[in-house]
Amino acid sequence: MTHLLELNSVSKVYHRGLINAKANVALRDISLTLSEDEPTILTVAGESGSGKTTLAMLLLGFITPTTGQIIYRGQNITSLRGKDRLAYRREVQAVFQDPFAVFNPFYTVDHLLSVPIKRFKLAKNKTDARNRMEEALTAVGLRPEDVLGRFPHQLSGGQRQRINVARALLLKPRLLIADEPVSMVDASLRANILETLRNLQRDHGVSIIYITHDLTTAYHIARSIVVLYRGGVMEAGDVDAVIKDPQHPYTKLLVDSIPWPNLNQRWGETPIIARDDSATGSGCPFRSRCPSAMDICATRPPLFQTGEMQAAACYLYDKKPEVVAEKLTQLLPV
Ligand SMILES: Nc1ncnc2c1ncn2[C@@H]1O[C@H](COP(=O)(O)OP(=O)(O)OP(=O)(O)O)[C@@H](O)[C@H]1O
Repeated sequence: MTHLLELNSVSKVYHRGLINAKANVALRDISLTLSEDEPTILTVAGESGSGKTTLAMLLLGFITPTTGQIIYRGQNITSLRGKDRLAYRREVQAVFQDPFAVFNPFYTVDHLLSVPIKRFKLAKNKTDARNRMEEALTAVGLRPEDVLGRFPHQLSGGQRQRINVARALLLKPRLLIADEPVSMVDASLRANILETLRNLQRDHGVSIIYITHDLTTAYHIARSIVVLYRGGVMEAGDVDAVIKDPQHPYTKLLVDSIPWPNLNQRWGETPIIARDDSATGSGCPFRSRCPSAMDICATRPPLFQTGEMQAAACYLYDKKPEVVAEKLTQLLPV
């Protein structure tokens, strides 16, 4: 198996102050690999201060490890120069938390998308550039005619974040570092953006490192997970196994803070009725506007009718059809 990315015992120590400088170990001895042959989504989860952003900065080459190596396609990223460095910059893209901060309010979406096209000389001419923009916007579920020509203030937070993803996609990345990409958009858009990321992995072969403090969303999109605590890896493995059977007390604490829906609870006054088969998985009629099920179902009064709730449950479990079926049987007695 060839590795797209390999972290070998990576540590990062920050020093504060010149005299009697204090050392702050932000990351300690992190090792992980991503396969080149099988694009995947890996979640890096942890509470505030656990070192998630430091890891993102290291992966993007903005800072260098204090010890250890980050190997991208066989090359240590700190020694990349010239063409190789440019290729790394193009192939490893990022989407950050704040979809509002990235945009210059004086430029239209077209400008934002044309900058990487020019910088990396991606298009032969203007028509080619336009086609690439449209293709990238369509891939993230936006209609080009709805967003091209618009200024940032004329777009919703969800649209802006998807434009950020489209911008990354223009460069045909192999690896996307998504640092808390949904924490600043509201719950109803979260599922859409997560779905967009999942499509990138599935349809465009992009590997994604999804960084979050929120295990709920990690469970939605990732196949594997690394749980960070105070800069060290507490637990790692298949996301289902780690979330369903956490071994470390810290992971247990994180898992316990997930607001799981109560399967025995009825939805307001409305008894939950048998589902329609079409309301599961990719055929779900509510899929495009299904919110993050755990956020909505567990914590709010009935905002949605029974059908949507079924769809939410489907969304929640759609990674494994047999689990969807089992949970829905409990949730929706026929
Ligand atoms: N430039 C810096 N100089 C000194 N210490 C830093 C620096 N950046 C981060 N740290 C420290 O390193 C540790 C990890 O920070 P980091 O930002 O990576 O955590 P995080 O998990 O991303 O947190 P959050 O979720 O709050 O963004 C923290 O103790 C932080 O104070």
